[in-house]
Amino acid sequence: MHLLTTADALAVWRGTATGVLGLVPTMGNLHAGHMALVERALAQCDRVVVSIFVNPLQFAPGEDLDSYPRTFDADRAALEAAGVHAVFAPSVEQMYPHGGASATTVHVSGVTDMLCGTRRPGHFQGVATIVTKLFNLVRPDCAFFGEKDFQQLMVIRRMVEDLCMGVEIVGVPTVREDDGLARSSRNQYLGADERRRAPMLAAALEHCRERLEAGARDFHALEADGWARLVEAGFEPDYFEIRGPELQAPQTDMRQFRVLSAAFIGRARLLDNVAVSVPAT
Ligand SMILES: Nc1ncnc2c1ncn2[C@@H]1O[C@H](COP(=O)(O)OP(=O)(O)OP(=O)(O)O)[C@@H](O)[C@H]1O
Ligand SMILES: CC(C)(CO)[C@@H](O)C(=O)[O-]
Ligand code: BAL
Repeated sequence: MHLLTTADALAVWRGTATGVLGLVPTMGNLHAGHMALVERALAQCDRVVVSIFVNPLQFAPGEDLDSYPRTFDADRAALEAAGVHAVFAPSVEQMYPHGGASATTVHVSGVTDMLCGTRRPGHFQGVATIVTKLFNLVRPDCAFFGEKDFQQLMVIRRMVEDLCMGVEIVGVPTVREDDGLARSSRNQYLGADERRRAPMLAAALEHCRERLEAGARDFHALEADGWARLVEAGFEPDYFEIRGPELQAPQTDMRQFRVLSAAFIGRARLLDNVAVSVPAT
C-alpha cells in the first residue's frame, strides 16, 4: 500500500494507476462503517485510494475540530489489511496552501438549504470544496459515500451533476451496532449512560418509518412524536424531519420517504436517517 502525503506524490501514483479507480474520502478514525465503503470500492474497482483528512473548512467555530479523534497508525494498518492500494493523507497546508479562510470554495444550491445545512452554516460548502479538490487530484471513476450522512450524499450527487464532474457516486447503506446505533467516530464522545440511551435515535426513526408504512400522513404530528421520543430519552434534538426520497418536501401521495434526525446527547451530535418504502396495497 502506498502512503501519499503530498499532491505531487499522489500525481505520480495516479500516473501509474490503471483500470477503474475508486476513491473513498474519510476523516479517519476508521470503523466498520468506513470499511463497508472500502469493501464496496474494492469489489467494484481495480485500484482504490482512501483519503484521510480532517477538513477544517467543514467545521464551524466552536465545533470539535481540535478534539476530533485521530488514529492514523491504526487506520493505516486496517486499510493495508483490507487490500487498499493507496492512502492519501495530506497536511492542512497541502490542501489549503493559501489558508482556509481565503480558499476558493464550492457552494451547492438547494439541497444545502435545510437540515444540517441550516444548523451547521458553512459545513456543506467545506465538504463540497474538499471533495472537489480530492476529485481533481485523484480523478477517480467512482467515489463512495455512506448513507449515514444522507444529506452529504445528496449534496455530492447534486454537485457532480451540476458541475459535470463525471464521477460515479456510490451510496453505501448505514452500518449499525447490534443495538441499532449507527457507527460513527463521534460515538466515542458518549459516556456509559449516554451510550445506553443512544440507540433511541435509531428507534425513534424506525418508529416513524413504521407509522408512515402503516399509512400515517400527518407529517407534523409524526415529527413532533419523534422529537418527543428523543427528549424523553435524554437527547436535545436538532431536527427530526420527514422528507421525500431525495430530500424534497414530502407529499402525502409519495410512496417513498426519508426520515432524518440530528440530536445532541452530552457533547456528541449524532446523525441518523432511515428510508421508508410504502408497500403497494
Ligand atoms: N455507520 C456508517 N455506515 C456507512 N457509512 C458510514 C458510516 N459512518 C461513516 N460513514 C461514511 O464514511 C465516510 C467518512 O465519514 P467520516 O470519516 O466523517 O466518519 P463518521 O464516523 O461519519 O464521522 P462523524 O462522527 O464525523 O460523523 C462518509 O461517506 C460517511 O457517510
Ligand atoms: C466526505 C468527507 C470525507 C469530506 O471531508 C467528510 O465529510 C466525511 O467524512 O463524511
Ligand atoms: N461525517 C460528516 C463529517 C462531519 O460531520 O463533519
